[in-house]
Amino acid sequence: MRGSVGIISGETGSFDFKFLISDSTAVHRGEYVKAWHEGDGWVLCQVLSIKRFSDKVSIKKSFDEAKKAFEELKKDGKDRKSSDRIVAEATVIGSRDPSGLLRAPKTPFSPGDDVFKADNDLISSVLGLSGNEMYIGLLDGTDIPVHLSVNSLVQKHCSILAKTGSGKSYTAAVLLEELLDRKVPLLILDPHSEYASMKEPASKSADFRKFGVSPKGYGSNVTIYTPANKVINPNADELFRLNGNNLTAKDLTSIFPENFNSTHIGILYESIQKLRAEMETYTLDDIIFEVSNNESKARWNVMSLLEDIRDSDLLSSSPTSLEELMQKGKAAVIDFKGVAPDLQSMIVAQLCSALFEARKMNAIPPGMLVVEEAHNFAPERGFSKTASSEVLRTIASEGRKFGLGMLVISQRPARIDKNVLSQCGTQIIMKVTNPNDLKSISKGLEGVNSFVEDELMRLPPGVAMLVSNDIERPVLIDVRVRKSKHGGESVNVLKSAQTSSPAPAKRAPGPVSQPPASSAPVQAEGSAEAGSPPPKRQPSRQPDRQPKAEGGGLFKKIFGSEK
Ligand SMILES: Nc1ncnc2c1ncn2[C@@H]1O[C@H](COP(=O)(O)OP(=O)(O)OP(=O)(O)O)[C@@H](O)[C@H]1O
Repeated sequence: MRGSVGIISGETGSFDFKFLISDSTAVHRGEYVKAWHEGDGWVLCQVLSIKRFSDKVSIKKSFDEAKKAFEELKKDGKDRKSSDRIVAEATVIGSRDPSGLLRAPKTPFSPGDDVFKADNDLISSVLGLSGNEMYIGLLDGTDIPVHLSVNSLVQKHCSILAKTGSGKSYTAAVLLEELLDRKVPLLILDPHSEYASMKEPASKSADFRKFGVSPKGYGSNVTIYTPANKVINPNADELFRLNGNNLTAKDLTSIFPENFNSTHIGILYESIQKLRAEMETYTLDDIIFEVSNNESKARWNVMSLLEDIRDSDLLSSSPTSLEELMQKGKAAVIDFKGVAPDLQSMIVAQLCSALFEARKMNAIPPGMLVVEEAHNFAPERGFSKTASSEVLRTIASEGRKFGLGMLVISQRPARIDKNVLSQCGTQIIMKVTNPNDLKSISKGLEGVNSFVEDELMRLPPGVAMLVSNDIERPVLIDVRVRKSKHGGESVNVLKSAQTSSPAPAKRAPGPVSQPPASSAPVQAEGSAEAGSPPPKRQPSRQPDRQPKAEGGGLFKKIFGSEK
């Protein structure tokens, strides 16, 4: 029949069948085809594998026999290949019934019936690729656009998993552009300074025509915050600061738990109790003063630790507010450049706890938290322990009730907390080759078989497997080109080695700006409730400045260099 690519052959079922094809280029692995079913009409199917057999040049023959058979075919002027059998294996996806539900046939397909290439409308409607808002790319090998739903992506979380250099942050930025275009507030935890480039439009390329998008910069929508300072991170727009007022002993010791022993905690506790009895609002300087009055010799160590925390400038009486960070149509990027891993984790713990609490109280709008390098912030038990694990687990399991979504990005799926990963309703998986990572991905995905694992090992950059509640089956997508500039380019080592070194950058004097004070500061855990900040005031007492036990050690630990 015209347009037929093959004939259903041999034993058939209602879930799969094989079909013979005459031309090996007629269909390819992964392609969508359709077959007529007497009960269900046109049914969408997908080619799982294609195999080619030759009875004349068979592996059951010896090398000499096979060679002879081949030579004879050539002598007779016959094309050796014309006698080959090419057999494709198809899996049945189904068809939409009049009420829009996906149905799978209940009786086998008929041997001898033709198989055709599936048309775009059938593929799109059966798989459920259209009808949603977020345009993320084209179904691989076709020009069919793939859309995801904002609600389902944000409420039910999303993960992007792939080995390094496979396009995770590129794909994440595509999702973030779509969310920003729809005014969803974004809070991005960015350990490698990859998202600042979203401010600028991408340079024009042929891909823009292919995907039907145009370059766009998000300059006025993206703000870069640094927990360090503007000398360490000159690209930052604002300083990120945690609330330093009315801190409890628990708040302070949670910053670096391993540095405070029980004697230190006792001194802190006693000093803070005294302050609370006397003052409505106290600062870190007040605590240091009170500790200096303690009679224990251990006070010098406690003071030194507290002075290091104070000197890091991370705690402030004018903290960064959550309302400032979570605004409709805006992305706040916490750029961790120059911040040591321990401190990153502590900041994520404090910030995300405050974020979750504020969202529960409806003090900020619903939005998305983006966690890059998630294996470092929410590691699987047994790999490592971090301050941020618990709150990220809580957001993963309870965030959807409060409209706080998580986009989890990692190159080591096997090392992320399974409680976090298993909550992601949308999974975007790019090339993965590590056997442990492959195993952990396929364990967490429904309906994923060894075919999918093989596929994941061979994906080219920019192609992703998408598993989503919105889409009936895992599909391969060609992720659309970014509208904004990509910031995760690899360093060209050879080029860099062969060009002359730039002059060292001049040091800027101190922090350049202070973040504005506002009504919902990011509170250190356990301190006053988010949404009602303590009034700002100058420290009432100045502690005696004693020589530090190890001058500036913690500051170096935090930021890796002097201010
Ligand atoms: N959809 C795409 N279209 C075009 N190019 C892409 C696409 N995805 C990725 N790339 C290219 O692949 C390169 C690597 O992508 P990306 O930086 O996102 O990888 P990554 O997985 O985040 O890497 P890392 O783990 O090192 O951060 C990019 O420089 C980009 O040019």
